[in-house]
Amino acid sequence: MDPRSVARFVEDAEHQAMAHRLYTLVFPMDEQNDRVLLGMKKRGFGRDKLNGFGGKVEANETITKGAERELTEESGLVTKSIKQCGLLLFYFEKDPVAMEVHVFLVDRYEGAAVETDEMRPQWFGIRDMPFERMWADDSHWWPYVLRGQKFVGQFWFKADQVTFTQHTLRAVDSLDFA
Ligand SMILES: COc1nc(N)nc2c1ncn2[C@H]1C[C@H](O)[C@@H](COP(=O)(O)OP(=O)(O)OP(=O)(O)O)O1
Repeated sequence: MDPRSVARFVEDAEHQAMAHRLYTLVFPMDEQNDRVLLGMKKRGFGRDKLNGFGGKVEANETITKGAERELTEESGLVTKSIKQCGLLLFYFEKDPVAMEVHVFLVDRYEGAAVETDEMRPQWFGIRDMPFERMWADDSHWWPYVLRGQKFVGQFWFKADQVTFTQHTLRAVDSLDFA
């Protein structure tokens, strides 16, 4: 089986029939102070929302390398230690392509966060997240991060890209993508 395939985590036929586009989403953690770095997205998809750092995985790179590259491009931080904590699948009404988002935590990095063309970074307490300024799915899976559990979630968003009508979410033992 293709090591990038998510079929072992998501078995429904509707999902299997869809094309996917691969994305990363990276959360730098300050474990000593119980803080996480978010960025206010300044342009493009998710503009004006706070989120982790990430974007499309390029054809010539692994998912993890894509996550490291996006973090540096969008925040200036250089990863020293990165671990995948989640897999999120987003389906948007009337869109035939599913968004497959690989979620990572970075607990060691070099450099200081800087504002870039795409993101304005800001630290938040991990138990005091600004969910009202984030994507609607985030408050559902963030508790898995707090518990140190890996997770797989599916969210079916309306065409408004704001609200979702149904979701699934579960803990998994491992997420072993390249
Ligand atoms: C639908 O719900 C979402 N929730 C969360 N938490 N994050 C999401 C959601 N949908 C998308 N995302 C994340 C996934 C990626 O990290 C970004 C989107 O990536 P983007 O479109 O900015 O990709 P880039 O390659 O950076 O784009 P450019 O072509 O503009 O460079 O949002």
